[in-house]
Amino acid sequence: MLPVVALVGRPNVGKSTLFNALTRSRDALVADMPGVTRDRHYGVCHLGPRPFVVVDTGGLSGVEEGIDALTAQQVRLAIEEAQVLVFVVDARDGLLPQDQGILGELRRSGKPILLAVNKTDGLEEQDALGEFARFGIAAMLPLSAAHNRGTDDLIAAALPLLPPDEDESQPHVEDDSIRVAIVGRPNAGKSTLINRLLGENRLIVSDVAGTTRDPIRVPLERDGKRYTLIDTAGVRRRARIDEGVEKFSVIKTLQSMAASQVVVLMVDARENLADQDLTLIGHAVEEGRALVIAVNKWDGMDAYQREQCQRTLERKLVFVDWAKTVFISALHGSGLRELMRAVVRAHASATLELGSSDLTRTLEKAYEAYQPPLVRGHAPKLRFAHPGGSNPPTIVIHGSRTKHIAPAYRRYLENFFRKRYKMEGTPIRIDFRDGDNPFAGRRNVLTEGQQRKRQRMIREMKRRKK
Ligand SMILES: Nc1nc2c(ncn2[C@@H]2O[C@H](COP(=O)(O)OP(=O)(O)OP(=O)(O)O)[C@@H](O)[C@H]2O)c(=O)[nH]1
Ligand SMILES: Nc1nc2c(ncn2[C@@H]2O[C@H](COP(=O)(O)OP(=O)(O)OP(=O)(O)O)[C@@H](O)[C@H]2O)c(=O)[nH]1
Repeated sequence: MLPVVALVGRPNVGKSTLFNALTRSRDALVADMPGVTRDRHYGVCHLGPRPFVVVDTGGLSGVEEGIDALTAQQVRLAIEEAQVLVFVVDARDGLLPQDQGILGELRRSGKPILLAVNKTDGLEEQDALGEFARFGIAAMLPLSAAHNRGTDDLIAAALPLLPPDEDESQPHVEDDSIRVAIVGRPNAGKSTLINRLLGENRLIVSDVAGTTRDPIRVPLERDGKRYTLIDTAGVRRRARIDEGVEKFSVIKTLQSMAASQVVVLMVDARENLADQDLTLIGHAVEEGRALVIAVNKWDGMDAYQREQCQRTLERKLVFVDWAKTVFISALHGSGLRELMRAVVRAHASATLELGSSDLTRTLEKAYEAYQPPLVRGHAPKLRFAHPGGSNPPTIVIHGSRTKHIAPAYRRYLENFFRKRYKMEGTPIRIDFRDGDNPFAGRRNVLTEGQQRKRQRMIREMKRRKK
């Protein structure tokens, strides 16, 4: 599961700036909760060797009353969900009494704390840190979030504090099921869909103590295909018991997406596609996941409403025009065969094994048909292509002056490859590299299937030795 790191501190110390530096996100996920003045922001940091969720908690003032108390409650939830806390302070303000209050709160959680002393730019480091040494936090890191300095050290300090990756310790190597995350806003119909899919084969491990907060993995076999459904249901169950927990957990949604190969985003046809739906879609794409959009509650809509709905979707979803939209009724079970077919197709496209010589030939054709505009009188050259990984399919292209290739040309190539390989339902990544040697970085070119094969071979060899 993706681990969680929370940024906590007084208002204005630079938490949002740090959040942006860590997640490089243009579009943070926001949990819009009524009655709360400050929203929490969520993103994924990919800068280190292991990704993690970053939560920008909004400010804690250290003295909470009224509205502040509500915000504080949200911050406490974030603290509860996180495995590592980054306590952000402002070097220019120095140590304030509120900081002491916040630190007390953080310490009560018993979780590891990193002290990030921000805005150290233009200050003597020793002077800037000196005052905060009084906190007695060993991991004290100078930072200038605005100038992107110190973030690498912060990540390096956070990584060893994260819990071990269970997904790594229990490899799913032998598991050939398609991992599907079913996500969507509250009430979209996720539970109804899952129950419908499971039907009589209902295998739900119900209410296993201690697991209720994690996304649940449910095996499903249907039409001869095996799936693992990844559901955020645990959060919902707990929400029923404890009203304090949000019904929609961005963290669990991000974790489900990270654990999946295909994301099924469910929307309610009766509601307009909300900003949060679009942000979720954007996030799935950024993470490179294959995507199917399931428009639910299609039953009981008249022809006019259906047409209106289809038009809106077409307009708003142009940025993922490669994703299949399926109209379903989870309640009545209609459209589910088509939905699962789209999932299988998206998975097949996302894990398609591509060959270097074929990719290079396709690249040559694309280049012949249309060349990138000249850069100072010279055309960027594109020479070789080879696979760089799957889910999402990544195509590495070697050439010269590739830094100058415009986004429009990148999109042109994406579409060209997409058409050539009939890829549906998955984003495609193109990774330009300057230099001639297509075999540089060879270690990374194994596809998921090849990696599995290799691991099987290694295991087999070991067994024989014994
Ligand atoms: N000099 C300097 N200024 C910074 C740095 N980081 C952030 N700032 C500035 O500090 C101010 C507050 O930054 P934010 O990132 O909005 O702070 P925040 O903690 O998220 O504040 P709230 O959203 O109010 O909780 C902004 O004007 C930033 O430009 C830094 O490293 N150096
Ligand atoms: N008419 C109609 N109603 C549906 C359909 N699917 C779900 N519903 C209803 O929508 C409501 C919400 O469904 P759930 O399956 O609980 O939705 P969810 O996405 O799991 O919701 P949370 O638990 O809040 O995350 C329920 O009252 C369902 O009966 C459908 O296809 N058609």
